Amino acid sequence: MERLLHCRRLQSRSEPVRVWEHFQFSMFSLLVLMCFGDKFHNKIREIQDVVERLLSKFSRVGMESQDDKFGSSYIDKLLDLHLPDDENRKLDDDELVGLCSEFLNGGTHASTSTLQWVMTNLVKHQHVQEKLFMEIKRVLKDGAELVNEDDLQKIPYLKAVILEGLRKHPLGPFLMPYSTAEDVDFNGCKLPRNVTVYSVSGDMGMDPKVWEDPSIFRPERFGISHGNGEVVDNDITGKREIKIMPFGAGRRSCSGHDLAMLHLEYFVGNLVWCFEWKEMDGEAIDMEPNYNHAHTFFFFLER
Ligand code: HEM
Repeated sequence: MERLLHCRRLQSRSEPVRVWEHFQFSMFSLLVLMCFGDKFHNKIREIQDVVERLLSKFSRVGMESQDDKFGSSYIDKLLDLHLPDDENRKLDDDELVGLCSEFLNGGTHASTSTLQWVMTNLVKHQHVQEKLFMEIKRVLKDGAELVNEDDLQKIPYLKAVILEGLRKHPLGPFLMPYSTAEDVDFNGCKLPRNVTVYSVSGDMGMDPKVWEDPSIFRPERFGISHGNGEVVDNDITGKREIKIMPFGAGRRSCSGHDLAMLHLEYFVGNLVWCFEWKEMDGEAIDMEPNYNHAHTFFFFLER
């Protein structure tokens, strides 16, 4: 939330803000907090700059000896972990560094990129932003400054907005490449052992046979149903059916899926609740999928 307050101060200077850097820093800060607890809260910028070097020199002893107001962090859990299939041994330093690095780097880029696409669409489609604001207003108590975690599940339209962002703007055209450990018959297609398989999943959300008017940003397609305001999930994890797979599918799908959805709902909810987001005069927003959408300027007004 520190970053939102920072945005309020920036806004008072009436200057455009390059939001990407703020989104990225906020997301990274949150993941550092979850990963290491609050011991490094005033050093996050340094960690961001030297994350790989810091992780490779990471000292367990120093971490274990300090108090942590944040409670149990990811690294605490990893340090406590015993691997039952491997003589109950603990993780070694290389494994710890690999897991923390994956957590910080994977989580930051993916969530920031999605956050930026969602905000870009809210700027482009003001009626969606307005509807989302009114939905948040309906749920929040009078005078509430922020959207809290408990409020999120009462705002189904917020989740629908994020899902629509993920449908239109997947992280990339492919999922991770996998290799076959043995000969496989995949729906009649014979794959020999030791071949690399790429899943081309990026276009699924734009398939007109599955999605009506796929190029239109319309969160309502993740519709409110059952008359109780609940959003139909459309099963983006692929457990029932597969219509899009922004987090992959199956055993190796994104292990940060629930966390990412929570972070995105929390960030988008608060950004829309606190500020009104607008396109800059003379700065057309680039909607092309270049998978490196780092230069967008938005204009926002404090609500
Ligand atoms: C909007 C945000 C995110 C998106 C769209 C996303 C998407 C993905 C995708 C497509 C994969 C590959 C799945 C496959 O190949 O089948 C993946 C893997 C992974 N993601 Fe995410 N991710 C997001 C956020 C996060 C976050 C916040 C974390 C953790 C903090 C995370 C941790 C991981 C890990 C550890 C893997 C590897 C899983 C494995 O190989 O078993 N992701 N993610």
